[in-house]
Amino acid sequence: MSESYALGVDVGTQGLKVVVYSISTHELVKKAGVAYDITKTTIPGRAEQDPQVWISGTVTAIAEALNGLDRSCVKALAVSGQQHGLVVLGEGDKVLRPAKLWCDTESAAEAEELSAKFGWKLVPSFTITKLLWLQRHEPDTYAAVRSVLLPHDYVNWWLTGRKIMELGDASGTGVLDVEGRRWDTAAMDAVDTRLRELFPPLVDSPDQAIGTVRPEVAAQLGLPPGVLVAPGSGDNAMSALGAGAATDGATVISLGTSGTIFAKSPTAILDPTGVICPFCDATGNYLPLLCTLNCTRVLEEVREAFGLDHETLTELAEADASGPGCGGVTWLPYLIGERTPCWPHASGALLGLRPGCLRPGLLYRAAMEGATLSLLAGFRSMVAAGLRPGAQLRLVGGGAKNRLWKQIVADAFGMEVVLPAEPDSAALGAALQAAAVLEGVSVSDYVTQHRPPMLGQVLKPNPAHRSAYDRALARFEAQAQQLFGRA
Ligand SMILES: Nc1ncnc2c1ncn2[C@@H]1O[C@H](COP(=O)(O)OP(=O)(O)O)[C@@H](O)[C@H]1O
Ligand SMILES: O=P(O)(O)OC[C@H](O)CO
Repeated sequence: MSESYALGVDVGTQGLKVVVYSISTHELVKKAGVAYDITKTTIPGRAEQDPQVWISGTVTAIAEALNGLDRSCVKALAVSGQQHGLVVLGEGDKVLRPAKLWCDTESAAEAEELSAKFGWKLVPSFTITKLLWLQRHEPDTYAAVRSVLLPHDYVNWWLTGRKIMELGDASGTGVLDVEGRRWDTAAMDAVDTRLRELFPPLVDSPDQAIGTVRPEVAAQLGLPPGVLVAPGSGDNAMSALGAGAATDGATVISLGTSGTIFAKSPTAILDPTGVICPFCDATGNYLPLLCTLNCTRVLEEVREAFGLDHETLTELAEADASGPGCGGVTWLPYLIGERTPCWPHASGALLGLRPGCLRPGLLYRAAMEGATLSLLAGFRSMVAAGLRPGAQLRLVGGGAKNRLWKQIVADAFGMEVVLPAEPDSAALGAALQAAAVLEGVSVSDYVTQHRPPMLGQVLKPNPAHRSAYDRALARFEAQAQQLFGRA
């Protein structure tokens, strides 16, 4: 049988990954990635990226991933992307300004205003709050907008020439009727009736190609003619595919730039408090999801402050005398504000410091514990709102590569942790979607038939650490409330 490849491209916040998946052997053949970051700025709350970074990242990472492989075997690709980001195009499809990202909190006031109008709590991550911010703060740019896209839609448009959105990622705009699976034009009109023309149409099916790679882009990428482009989705929906959770309903935690927890649901969960985002998935089901703004970047602060790599810091943290609960040190991780809870103006805080405790190992552990406890507090709210997780968690994302962090998650959550063989599950999910579309099989059936493999090892929670993490969570929640939980 001749070889065929499907490419999965994941446009993350701190980098872009590409995986090459063999449709004949159902194995991952090769991976590549490029790192980039949020544009440096001193404006509080601002987090932006030039969309061109995603295009050049795609070109570089695809070239590296296909190096040494037969490029003529590439038959399909799909793009996964960081959710919510606002990309605005003007006349001639010119990018009008840098994209405002999911973790940009400048639209906090607009989010509050729209929450009152819509009757459910929108956090500033939602795209519609960013559009209202643009209307208020940059009216000339707003007037020039002709199209609104999300990050993965922008890459899809560059690839195919087609402006279109799919339901998983469109859920993060705040103007999708997730139950009706159509645009909520009343919500759009509440901001500006012009929005009906600015948002692109929605795809008819998650299982059909949106087009093929344009000849000039194929030449740039070194791809053969006619490569199919599947719809792609937001990175969490794609990650559900790549972690095998879109079919078996496992609860997934992703330790990326954002921390997320999600599990497939046959029905939409509409949570007026906004803790659970009512997202669609990429198979025609739903993906109730919790997201924190501060996850791996908290560890990055320690790495940069001490000039040490993750492996060295992990060894220091493992050897540090503090152990679970960090000897009473709490790191409230809200470096860029927070969305869960919705505290856009919160900041990071290190509490419980004693003489001699500013050790890299202790601070690295405190960063991991802070990011984990922030997710755990949210997870408890998800359970209270009706999520029924099984006994196991599936852990993915860049942070899942860290052996100590994996154990901290198992211990703090008091649940077994299982690891998909491929931690970059969003890129793999995109490749699986592309393979399904190429084969003419529904995405749901394809990932059921070709289930992504898990590593054999199951991490069990250590019962000896239970009470230390219970106390750490209670302390974390009380301190966070005291500092930021104003009415
Ligand atoms: N061994 C490790 N320990 C802790 N964090 C890690 C490790 N390896 C990678 N990371 C973190 O994971 C991040 C990338 O995670 P990823 O899920 O790819 O993020 P994103 O998709 O948001 O760009 C890196 O920026 C780094 O902070
Ligand atoms: O860069 P990531 O992978 O943390 O993606 C951001 C998320 O889409 C926010 O929901």
